[in-house]
Amino acid sequence: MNLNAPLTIALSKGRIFDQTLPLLAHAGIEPLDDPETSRKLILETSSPKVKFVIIRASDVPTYVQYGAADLGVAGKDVLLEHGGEGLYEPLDLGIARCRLMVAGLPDALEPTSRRLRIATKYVHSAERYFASKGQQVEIIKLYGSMELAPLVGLSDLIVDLVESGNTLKANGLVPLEHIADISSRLVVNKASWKMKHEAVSALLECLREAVGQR
Ligand SMILES: Nc1ncnc2c1ncn2[C@@H]1O[C@H](COP(=O)(O)OP(=O)(O)OP(=O)(O)O)[C@@H](O)[C@H]1O
Ligand SMILES: O=P(O)(O)OC[C@H]1O[C@H](OP(=O)(O)OP(=O)(O)O)[C@H](O)[C@@H]1O
Repeated sequence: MNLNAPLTIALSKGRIFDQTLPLLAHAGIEPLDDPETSRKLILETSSPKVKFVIIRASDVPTYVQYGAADLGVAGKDVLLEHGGEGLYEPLDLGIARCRLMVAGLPDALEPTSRRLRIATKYVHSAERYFASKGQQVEIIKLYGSMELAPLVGLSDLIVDLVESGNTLKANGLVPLEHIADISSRLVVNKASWKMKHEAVSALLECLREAVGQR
């Protein structure tokens, strides 16, 4: 692909990188290093105009919002938490699909007069969800391994991602309520969308085609 402006794309290691790669390959963009083995955080690609920056999944919207990257790939879960300020979200890449759910021990929803405690990394989504049901809850912010919280009495429920359900099952938990279907989205910095419109739209169209062909 011939681009008339340099583009920086923010990606996180692991499932997003692995599942975005075939889509970018459709646009003729392939990384020159493997982020799993290289310690480099900026990766050159087969396209001289395109580089990748490798960052934490939850940092992708921030890099793109501030224009440190022109584009990025982020889970809808992460975008819901970030709020989407400064970003366009023009394409659902249909990768890293899972569900944001309320889960807990099988008896967790039995009536109680207590205010329920919810452990989650997804504080805003959880707050919005329970507020929309008119349910007053106490949210406890965690950064990972949410499934542990109900097992050790830290919380009554968790709000977390569920794909196969294996992690819940392995810990004796069950999915209880569905909050949102999640997949990863292409995000674009609003200024880059304007200033680098031709290059951004060329890449966007290639990715749209790659998603359609899958
Ligand atoms: N089990 C899963 N199945 C499918 N998609 C998932 C699953 N877990 C997470 N995802 C999606 O993939 C994205 C990236 O997940 P990943 O595990 O790579 O990062 P993370 O560890 O959640 O993020 P961070 O490093 O910022 O804490 C998530 O934001 C979500 O949209
Ligand atoms: O329903 P399942 O197929 O078991 O997937 C769900 C698990 O996947 C995610 O964690 P992940 O494996 O990404 O680990 P991480 O939170 O440490 O990134 C999520 O936080 C769940 O724990």
